[in-house]
Amino acid sequence: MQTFERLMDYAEAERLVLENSPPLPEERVPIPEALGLALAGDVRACFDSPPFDNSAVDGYALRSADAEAGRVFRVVDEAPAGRPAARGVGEGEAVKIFTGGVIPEGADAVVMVENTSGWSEEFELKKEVSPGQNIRRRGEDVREGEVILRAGTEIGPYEIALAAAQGHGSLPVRRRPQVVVLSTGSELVEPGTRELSPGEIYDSNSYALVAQALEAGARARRLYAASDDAERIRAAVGEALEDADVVITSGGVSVGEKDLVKGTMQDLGVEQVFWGVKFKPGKPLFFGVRGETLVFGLPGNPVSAMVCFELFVRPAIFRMMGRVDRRRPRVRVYFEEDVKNRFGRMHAVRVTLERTGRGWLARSVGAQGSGIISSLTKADAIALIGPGAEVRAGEEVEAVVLRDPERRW
Ligand SMILES: Nc1nc2c(c(=O)[nH]1)N[C@H]1C(S)=C(S)[C@@H](COP(=O)(O)OP(=O)(O)OC[C@H]3O[C@@H](n4cnc5c(N)ncnc54)[C@H](O)[C@@H]3O)O[C@H]1N2
Ligand code: MOO
Repeated sequence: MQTFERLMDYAEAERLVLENSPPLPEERVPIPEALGLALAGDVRACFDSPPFDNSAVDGYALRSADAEAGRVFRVVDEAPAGRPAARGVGEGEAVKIFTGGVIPEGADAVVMVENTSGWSEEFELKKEVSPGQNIRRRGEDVREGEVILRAGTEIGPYEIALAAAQGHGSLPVRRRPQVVVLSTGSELVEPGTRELSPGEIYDSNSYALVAQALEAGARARRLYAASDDAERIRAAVGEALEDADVVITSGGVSVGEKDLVKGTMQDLGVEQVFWGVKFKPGKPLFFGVRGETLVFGLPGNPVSAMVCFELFVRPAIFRMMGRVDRRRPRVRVYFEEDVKNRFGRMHAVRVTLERTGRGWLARSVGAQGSGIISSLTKADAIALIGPGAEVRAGEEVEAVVLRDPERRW
């Protein structure tokens, strides 16, 4: 009988996963496709932005020195956005200008049209104007040569805007890892296909894991559910290994007679990095590598599979994508009462979070069993309670935030 030789500490297991997850090769993609990817290199500004002094309002560009209230100005030209005026302004002169228009030679301020007698060939100033008023300066956003986006940053809409403003049509990124998910278990039935017979359950893990991988930014596909049969599992894992950067299996990784996954992986040349972690839920977690491919054998219990994804697989995906942030956001949380972890393993407790005067208050969502899928639909976060720890009421522990705690329905 196979059994765990040694359970690995949670932190060591996480470190080993990260160590074995090298960033994927660099490539350039058109900016719209860069959304959600991480920058593979720093991006510098090629020029000052904005590239020229321009007007922040619709009105008249003029010399502030002339601009006492009541004075009448003569309009000598106009400067809509995209078409600079052909001439500058002298004393008592103005150029009609629109938002984004180039500030003409000689002008050092813009008066909003509302502060004049209106649009015409001559206008009276209603309010005095100070130097620099309503002018957006060249380079006030970014300066030529400055690093505007750092390698490893996740590219979102704002990063795309800054890159586009600098004329970049494409960006250097690391590609999304291809994840292949496979569940094992003779009891599994595909949801939506038929009613359950006695002893059967629907396969939820492979769907959950594909969704988690997609949410983490990977490309992901579900293979199928393989029954607990050595040949079937070998064929399925073999197929998964063909084109994946990350293979994820669920089930069959503990110490039962039908737990065939670990042996099969080893037969297929997957080198074990660890098997067994001091972590609950997820003690039998298997992690191995074959060449460049990472292989995670997640436990079959649905909560164990999903929580292990959050804490071990997601960091690997982020690292392969070259992201600087390797994890979900973490916050310090406290409980209202003493919490004792009776287990010799780090306990990942599903909690709701509430913001109070003293920080984030965590409350258990209720039953914490490894099969209680609804514990995750109710949870805002996963609080991490160390092996054997006795956490006093009010004492803080770390929690992994799963969703905005202030969303409520
Ligand atoms: N003697 C021992 N038994 C167990 C140990 C142990 O140390 N000694 N560890 C327990 C722990 S902890 C876990 S976690 C589970 C993990 O076992 P497996 O990875 O081998 O998972 P299975 O036995 O195949 O399945 C467990 C459970 O999950 C259900 N399941 C499986 N696949 C799916 C799926 N795709 N969708 C939904 N549900 C699934 C399955 O029906 C079982 O109920 O082992 C403990 N046992
Ligand atoms: O660790 Mo198992 O994952 O308790 O359920």
